[in-house]
Amino acid sequence: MATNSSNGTTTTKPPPMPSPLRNSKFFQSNMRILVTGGAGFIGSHLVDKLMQNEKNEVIVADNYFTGSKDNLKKWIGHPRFELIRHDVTEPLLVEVDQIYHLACPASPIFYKYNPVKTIKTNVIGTLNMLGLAKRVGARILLTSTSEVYGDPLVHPQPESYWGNVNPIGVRSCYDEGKRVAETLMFDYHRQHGIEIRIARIFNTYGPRMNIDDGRVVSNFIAQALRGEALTVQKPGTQTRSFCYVSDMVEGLMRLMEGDQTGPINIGNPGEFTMLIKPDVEIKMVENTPDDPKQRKPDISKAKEVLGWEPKVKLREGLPLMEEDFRLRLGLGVSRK
Ligand SMILES: NC(=O)c1ccc[n+]([C@@H]2O[C@H](COP(=O)([O-])OP(=O)(O)OC[C@H]3O[C@@H](n4cnc5c(N)ncnc54)[C@H](O)[C@@H]3O)[C@@H](O)[C@H]2O)c1
Ligand SMILES: O=c1ccn([C@@H]2O[C@H](COP(=O)(O)OP(=O)(O)O[C@H]3OC[C@@H](O)[C@H](O)[C@H]3O)[C@@H](O)[C@H]2O)c(=O)[nH]1
Repeated sequence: MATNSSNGTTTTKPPPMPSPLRNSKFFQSNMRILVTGGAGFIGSHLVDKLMQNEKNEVIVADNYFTGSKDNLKKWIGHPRFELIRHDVTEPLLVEVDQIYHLACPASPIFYKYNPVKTIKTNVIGTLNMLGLAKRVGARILLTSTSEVYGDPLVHPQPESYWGNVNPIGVRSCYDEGKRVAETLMFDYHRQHGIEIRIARIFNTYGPRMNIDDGRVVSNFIAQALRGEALTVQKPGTQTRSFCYVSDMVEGLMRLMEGDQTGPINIGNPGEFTMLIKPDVEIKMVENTPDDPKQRKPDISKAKEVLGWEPKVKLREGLPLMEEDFRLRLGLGVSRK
């Protein structure tokens, strides 16, 4: 109560205003989003897109095995962004509404480097993120892979295909690891009611891939720019379907925001062999065991339930990636 001294009447004084900072905290209903593996290739593009929405607060957890702080440098210090050095094989305690769970090396040379760690990342890492989702009631999206189809006997691959995977091969740490991760997602969904989303990602390419990542698109571009022969792994007639990263990010976000658990294939159905342009020097090299002979997504489900299909053709996406590689290799921009 306060007394008005001029006329002696008593008035009620309003409570003090909260500081402007607190005020904004009270009135903003932000979406808190965790991106594991957010310092990697796809993850950092996803973070860029999520950060465009001013209602989003983004937390990245990454152990920097194949990712880099460099991919996120424009967000470091931003008030809606946090970067944590964290290995998902250890539990993580944060309060979030959504989890995009990408953490896992994706290039065969990296996932085969320490296969036991790759399995731990897929199994224990996914268990930890599901435990977190359960505790805080978050929706969780897993980036699974077309590798769950193994060396497919059905072509193109629909989500209903159970795959043809070698359980004891050198790729199994990744392929079977992701299959167990999918199983865990569905068991947490059925047993604990967790809201899950599973994307089966097909080969994705674009700027920011590690220059020496070892995957075919990054290898071929780096080799061409360095004037080296392109290493085609035998027989070269094996096929893949390549999706540009902006299309991939759009597909992942639609899946997260939609009401379907998946699994849903997200990829570009354009199918290519490794035997490219005959005017470029090619070196045929030995292949690695269990390399899938053919791969192409059936994206009918993504079209139907997400209203999604890729927009960027390989011939449009490759030059964008080439520009990025040129800059990072210190070659300057092309005059094309
Ligand atoms: N790019 C593709 O073609 C493709 C295809 C299918 C599936 N995927 C999946 O998409 C996700 C991202 O792939 P990408 O191409 O961006 O690969 P990437 O290797 O560039 O990114 C993976 C990120 O995860 C981090 N990471 C790895 N192990 C971790 C751990 N134990 N704890 C915390 N962080 C860890 C890495 O440091 C890196 O930043 C992966 O789950 C991958 O399996 C990718
Ligand atoms: O220099 C190279 C590299 C690769 N290749 C061939 O290119 C094809 C694609 O190989 P990549 O290493 O790019 O990727 P893969 O398709 O084998 O695996 C990828 O699939 C989907 C994701 O889960 C992962 O990103 C990764 O496992 C393979 O047939 C491989 O033999 C070459 O011919 N030359």
